[in-house]
Amino acid sequence: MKTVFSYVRPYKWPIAIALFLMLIELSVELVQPLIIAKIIDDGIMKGDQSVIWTWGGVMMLMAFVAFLSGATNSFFASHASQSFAFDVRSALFKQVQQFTVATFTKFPTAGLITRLTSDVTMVQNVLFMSLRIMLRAPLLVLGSVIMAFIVNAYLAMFLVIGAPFLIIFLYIMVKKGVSYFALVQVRLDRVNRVLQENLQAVRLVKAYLRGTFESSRFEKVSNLLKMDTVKALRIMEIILPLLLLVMNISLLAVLWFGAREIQSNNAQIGELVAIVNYAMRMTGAFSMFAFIIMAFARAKASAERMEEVLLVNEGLERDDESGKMHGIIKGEINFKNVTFSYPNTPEPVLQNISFDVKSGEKLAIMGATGAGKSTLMQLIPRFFEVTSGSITVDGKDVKNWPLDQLRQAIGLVPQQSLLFTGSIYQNLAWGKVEASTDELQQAAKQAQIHSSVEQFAKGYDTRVGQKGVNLSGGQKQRLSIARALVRKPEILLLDDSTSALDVKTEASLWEALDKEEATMLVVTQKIRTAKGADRVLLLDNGRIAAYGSHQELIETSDLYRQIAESQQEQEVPSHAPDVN
Ligand SMILES: Nc1ncnc2c1ncn2[C@@H]1O[C@H](COP(=O)(O)OP(=O)(O)OP(=O)(O)O)[C@@H](O)[C@H]1O
Repeated sequence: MKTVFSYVRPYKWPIAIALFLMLIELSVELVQPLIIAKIIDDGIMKGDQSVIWTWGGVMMLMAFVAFLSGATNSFFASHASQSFAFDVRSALFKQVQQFTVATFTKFPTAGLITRLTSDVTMVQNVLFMSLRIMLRAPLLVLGSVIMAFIVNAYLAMFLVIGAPFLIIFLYIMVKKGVSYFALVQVRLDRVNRVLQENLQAVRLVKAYLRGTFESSRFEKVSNLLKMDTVKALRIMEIILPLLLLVMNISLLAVLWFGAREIQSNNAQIGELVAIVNYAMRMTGAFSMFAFIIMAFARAKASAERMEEVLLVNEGLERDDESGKMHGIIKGEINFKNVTFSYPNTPEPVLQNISFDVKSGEKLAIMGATGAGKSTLMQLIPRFFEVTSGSITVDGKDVKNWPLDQLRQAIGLVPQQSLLFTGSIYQNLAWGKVEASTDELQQAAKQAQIHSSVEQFAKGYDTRVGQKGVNLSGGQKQRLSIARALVRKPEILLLDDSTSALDVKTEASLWEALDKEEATMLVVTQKIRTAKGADRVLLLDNGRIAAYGSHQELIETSDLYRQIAESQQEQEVPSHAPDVN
């Protein structure tokens, strides 16, 4: 909680002003019964009109001051709470940006979204309400007791007789409330996750006619959220009437003993009215307690969830050399006895992998699905650290290159083409913000997408929908390649990025890419692509099955030869009509 509350500190002055104004409002509220008592005892009972007019005027004036204080308090309270929420949300976002890829597996996406939205809003609301009304309720109870003792100590005693019960009830409410509401937020995470998965796979859901199944899946998690929220609220619903019961018994005692005191001339009617007034205000404040405690319990649970993210320390990308440059990266890559296991998975996915790729060379990586090809690629930009062995770029361990410089030198085209909402221009410039129009178009030409883009009505200004929904698979792949090429990377990592291209386009693409000076690592299933590489690395179940030029592997590797032969049979005869 300390970390989250440190974000409140910059707003200590607006908070102090808001609290001060709230105290003015509270003082007015506490003094009012005293004035009413005075009007009754010295004005009405004695028939003195001037007392009624004078103190009535004072009451009006005080009400006006309370109104002004309340309005100004709202201004400062919303400034402080909104600014706090903005700061903490930004801090959470920055922290998440620094997560290693491995840390993301510990914090599922839907959970992170809830933490950055619903959880932050929850704490923000409680901060606002605390400055507006929440702190007023306990202070009103305390102030009423003190004022009641000033008016008539004997009668006031009956107001505090139930205090031990009240404290016990409140304690139970807080304790149970926090744990129940923590569970409610977890349920909300689940609802978000199911919703997110469903929306992302909307076409699949329709194609597989899984709408009913998905609806029932959503209903199930939504129902769990409902049941746990009801459970959390129930504790409040039981305790609130108990609180009010204790207060009403106290009130009855005050009326009973008050009447006797008036009869025996030990108290005046105005005093009794004042104490009853304080008792009523206390009851009102207590009835707000359920709501306040519920909100606090919820905010505490939310603050703890935000704190979990803010306190991640081990799972952050560490780069002591951040912002520095260590010479120029030429792009020579060397794997030496690299073994790698994913976090939480003991079995290694890659074992004893060694190979060299000289600067400007092209290495084709082949192997069955799940052989570890994508994993191998991801180790170069350090999405994960090797378990043992080493990876060097230009002879220097990747761990020793400044992370920014290393990644700046890499153009990564992942297996799944991910595009962002925005124009085609914006998507290409994502690879290099300062790229000129010429550079962007040059990259698009190399990636064989320029002419397709030109055919769109709005050309490069065509808007790409979320994740590129309005583009074909092949268009997305080529745009992803262009985005990487814009960077003019020294190392180009292509993870099966041409699978959706037709033979002719793919051939033109490779022809254009071969003119690039970049070192290329190309995951491919196609012998045709491997043939054009300087060397081929054939993976089998995380181990190297064969390594050498295409010709060498044809001669030495049975597995490679089998793949080549199987693909030869499927090759399109050269006289076949051009499908394009
Ligand atoms: N984040 C992860 N956590 C744990 N295991 C993983 C993770 N990602 C992949 N794996 C496992 O690592 C192995 C290699 O996966 P990888 O994606 O590298 O294979 P691949 O050769 O690229 O396969 P494909 O050709 O199907 O893309 C698989 O057995 C996979 O289940």
